[in-house]
Amino acid sequence: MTTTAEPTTEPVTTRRPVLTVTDLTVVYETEQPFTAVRSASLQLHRGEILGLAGESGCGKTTLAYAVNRLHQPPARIASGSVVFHDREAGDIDLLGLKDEALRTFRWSQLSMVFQGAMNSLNPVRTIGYQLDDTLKAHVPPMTRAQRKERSAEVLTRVGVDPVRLRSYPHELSGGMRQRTMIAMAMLLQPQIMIMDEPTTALDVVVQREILREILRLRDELDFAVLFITHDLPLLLEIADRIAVMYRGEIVELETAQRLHAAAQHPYTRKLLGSFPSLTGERSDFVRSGRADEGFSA
Ligand SMILES: Nc1ncnc2c1ncn2[C@@H]1O[C@H](COP(=O)(O)OP(=O)(O)OP(=O)(O)O)[C@@H](O)[C@H]1O
Repeated sequence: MTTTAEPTTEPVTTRRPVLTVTDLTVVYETEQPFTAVRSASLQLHRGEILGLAGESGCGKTTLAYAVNRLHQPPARIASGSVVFHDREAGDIDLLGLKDEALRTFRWSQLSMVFQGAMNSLNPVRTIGYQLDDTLKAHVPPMTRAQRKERSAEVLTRVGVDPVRLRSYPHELSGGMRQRTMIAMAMLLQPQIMIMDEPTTALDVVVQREILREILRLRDELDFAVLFITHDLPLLLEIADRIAVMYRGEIVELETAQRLHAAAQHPYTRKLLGSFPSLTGERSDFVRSGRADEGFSA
């Protein structure tokens, strides 16, 4: 996959960090307590797409929810720290944020596109109403005209015609609904977006289009993305670095290029081996995108 944006030659890990997760452990306090995330550490840099890969049930979603403090009982953060390095306000301890501060932080600084998010639009409200409502709640000083302009702008950015502001969710295709959710997540210009299998439910062509859009927007707006998926070939194409999770632990964290060329952990090698397109002659194909170009750590 190629992108229209100019590739950057600066290694992502030399950029300033925007999020640091250190030794995060999350336990489900069920009858038999279960440690779903064990001592996970990672750092996300400005403008970076960090992939989080691993088989179903390895703890990816639990980790993402805990970072955003969206986890619910029986999940409990047993130990560790999550620090957001705000562009203006400096370091913020996310695990220490109280309710109001946490609400403000979510969406405006860190937004999330959930698995199957396209089904979470309100069916009885227009797209325009839902975008407007979010702006009203988070940016009260904005006028109605400014909100409308901003809503039209984000839709345009994700490739949806702003006439769709007047549409109801059922009038849009699955791809358009998913783009709308990405627009919603971008609405307040967050510094971080967490995307949990954002395109898995879509057909391959639409998936590609949306991914290309995400790369282009990242290059243009410089937000960082934590991109969660079990689809390793896809991450090799779009991610700068990839963290591989296995049974709750991050067992490897490398640039996409190095991971593909010389995976260290046996599980990563097994994962790579389970995608025939990564091991045969066609393997050049998957490394032909931006992620291939000049960002050795
Ligand atoms: N509410 C819960 N109570 C107990 N255990 C849970 C709960 N939710 C998840 N788990 C367990 O935690 C582990 C990690 O689940 P999680 O959903 O984070 O994995 P995942 O890697 O995101 O999987 P998938 O790719 O299928 O979404 C799994 O073993 C799961 O069974």
